[in-house]
Amino acid sequence: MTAQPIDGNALAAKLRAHMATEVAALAAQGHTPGLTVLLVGEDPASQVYVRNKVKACEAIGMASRLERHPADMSEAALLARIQELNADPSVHGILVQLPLPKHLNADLVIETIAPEKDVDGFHIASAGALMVGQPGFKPCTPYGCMKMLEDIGCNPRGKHAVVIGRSNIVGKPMALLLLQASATVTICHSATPNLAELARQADILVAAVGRPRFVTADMVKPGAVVLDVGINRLPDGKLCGDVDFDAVKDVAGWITPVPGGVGPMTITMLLQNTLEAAQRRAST
Ligand SMILES: Nc1nc2c(c(=O)[nH]1)N[C@@H](CN(C=O)c1ccc(C(=O)N[C@@H](CCC(=O)O)C(=O)O)cc1)CN2
Ligand SMILES: [Mg+2]
Repeated sequence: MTAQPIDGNALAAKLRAHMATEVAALAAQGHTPGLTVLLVGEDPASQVYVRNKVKACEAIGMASRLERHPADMSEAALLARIQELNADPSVHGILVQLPLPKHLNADLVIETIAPEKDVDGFHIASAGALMVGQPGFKPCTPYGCMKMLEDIGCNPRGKHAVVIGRSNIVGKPMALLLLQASATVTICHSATPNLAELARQADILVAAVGRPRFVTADMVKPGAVVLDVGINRLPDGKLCGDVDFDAVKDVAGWITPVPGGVGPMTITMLLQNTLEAAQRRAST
């Protein structure tokens, strides 16, 4: 079998074109959606990601602002800035790029963002809403994965989904979204003794481990949908995912490449959340 690739760039372009029409409609009513991105420090990858976020906003007509702060910014100053943005009605979404410098408490920083502006979906209120199935912002990467499943016509209902990884921003919310869509969900992690055996049972396999080419062909059920969330930089500078793409593509039914798979969907769902934040405010 040769898997069909799931093209994240193409799906992202389709969704963004649709969002642009909704942004224009809101703007016409005087509610142009606005995102503020806070970057603390000079992490090279983060600089690329925040620039891409701002450009993506502008491309669909949203207002966006990138605030760069020095790596030694105090926690008190960052929290005070977030509180100002919470009170600013022109700002619908606030995003603090991660990772933060070590002296800053990322949990405290995220909890300071007003939940109605938490377009990353990382606030404890957003996590709680997802847990109990109430409306709230979904973390962008798992939300993007769900959109990819929908786009290829894969309904998780009744399927066995295996998520490898248990981070708060990908693994856990991914498992909850799949559960909400009526999949039977298994979460595997570094202490799972029979990880390969469980992975082989997956109709939907999500790799979010942060280890290059961790998922090998023998860990994949023939015909499975394989979503690769990993973004690993190799010593030669090339990017690779958590899945051994060249080998797994001969076993899987569908597979996301890296780059060009889940990554572009992360930023797309950030736009979607920002649009939703503005729509909610416009209707109150
Ligand atoms: N506040 C946040 N911080 C971080 C998040 C996040 O969602 N919110 N996620 C990651 C980084 N990230 C967005 O911030 C991100 C990473 C990668 C991509 C992407 O599109 N990758 C491309 C390849 C890009 C390249 O060539 O380097 C791809 O996969 O095709 C989008 C977003 C951590 N921090
Ligand atoms: Mg820290």
